[in-house]
Amino acid sequence: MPLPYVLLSAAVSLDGYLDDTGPDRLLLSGPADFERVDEVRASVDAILVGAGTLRADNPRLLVNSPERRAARVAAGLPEYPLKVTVSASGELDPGARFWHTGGAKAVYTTDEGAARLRRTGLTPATHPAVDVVPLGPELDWRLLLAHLHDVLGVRRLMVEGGGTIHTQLLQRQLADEVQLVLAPLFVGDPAAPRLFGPGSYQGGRLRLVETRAVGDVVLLRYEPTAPGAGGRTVPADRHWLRTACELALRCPPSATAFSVGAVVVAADGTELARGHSREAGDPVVHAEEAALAKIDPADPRLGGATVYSSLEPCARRASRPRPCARLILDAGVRRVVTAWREPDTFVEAADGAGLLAGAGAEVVVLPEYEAAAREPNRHLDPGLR
Ligand SMILES: NC(=O)C1=CN([C@@H]2O[C@H](COP(=O)(O)OP(=O)(O)OC[C@H]3O[C@@H](n4cnc5c(N)ncnc54)[C@H](OP(=O)(O)O)[C@@H]3O)[C@@H](O)[C@H]2O)C=CC1
Ligand SMILES: Nc1c(N[C@@H]2O[C@H](COP(=O)(O)O)[C@@H](O)[C@H]2O)[nH]c(=O)[nH]c1=O
Repeated sequence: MPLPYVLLSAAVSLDGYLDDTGPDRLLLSGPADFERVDEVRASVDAILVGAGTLRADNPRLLVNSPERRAARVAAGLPEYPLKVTVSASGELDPGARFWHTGGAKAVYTTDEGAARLRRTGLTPATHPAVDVVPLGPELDWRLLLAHLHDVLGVRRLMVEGGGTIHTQLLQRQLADEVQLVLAPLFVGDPAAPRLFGPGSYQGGRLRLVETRAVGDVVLLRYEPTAPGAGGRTVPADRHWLRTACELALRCPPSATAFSVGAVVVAADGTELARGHSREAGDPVVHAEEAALAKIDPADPRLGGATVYSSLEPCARRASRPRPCARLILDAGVRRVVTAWREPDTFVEAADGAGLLAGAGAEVVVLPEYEAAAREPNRHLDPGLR
């Protein structure tokens, strides 16, 4: 199920608050950062905020720069990104600025919420640019994101809070990226809203992808790292599979073997090892084999780990007694994500995925990375070109 790229954006005080408890919105960003936010808004297909933020801030959520809006139009995009809000209750003011500025809007709600919105005067006649989308008795984030992607054509989504929404998207592993701005001021009021609430997050550390001073604030960009579970894929799975495909480019070329990259990642997002074909002067070593050899077989994290391999792990091989699918199973790993099913180039009908699945492991194939996995192997077989 393809989902939009989800970018969470927020500014917090040095003591970790999103706002104070006063009636007006607390400006944590400075002028330069609001400019940056405007630039990010101009780069996305849709901007989403929760109903709490609509009620507290009465935001417009526009692209403010006329030049950026003109560039969008010149690129064939709507002048303004779609504005999206989420409300279970449907308790939204039909007079709010959100509805009456910018371009198209959508509100995701429950059946009850949709009925309430109609009762309170938010109807197609009064709000023609607003798409009210009821998602049943309660709201499911995956369904909401799939609807945004498939029906409303959203490929890049900026989420501008508040804390309840950010917390849910991060805890459900639906965020591709967190853009966090740290502002040099204090709120000091425990009744003020915080960015991330209690609950279950990924166990390990997120990946820092950028830090940037923007006036007197600092922008921190992080990506989640923890793999999905079973057949459910998350943004971190795509990152790790991309990494495996990049590792494949490092393989010494061979006319008689594939170039493959592999990474082993624990459930909390910690990288346990990586490897590539023929690494360290071993002319026959496979990527998964090289990576697994670097991990203590007694490492308790192996049972919950995922192996990412640019090519499906091998099922049969002449150069070693155990094929990689067997090595993976023997290591206790029960989840494999791969980009490319093995073609018949060297082994007829090799079915490493079948071997793994037959032994109870989950095998996920992400064909959107197949071209990257094939790239270092183009010389091998006319069928691969
Ligand atoms: N500093 C910053 O960068 C930002 C600060 N803020 C601040 O954050 C505060 C608002 O945050 P918060 O109160 O957490 O509100 P949110 O904006 O996160 O909205 C929460 C509301 O969204 C709806 N909602 C959330 N999850 C679901 C779900 N799973 N199903 C259905 N509806 C859902 C509910 O609406 P309903 O109650 O209608 O059912 C809920 O009350 C404000 O003070 C604002 O100023 C906000 C954005 C950015
Ligand atoms: N206070 C705050 C943010 N708040 C976000 O900006 C929204 C209002 O945008 P607008 O309609 O353009 O005025 C508001 O509802 C909330 O989502 N964002 C930031 O980057 N930094 C900040 O300090």
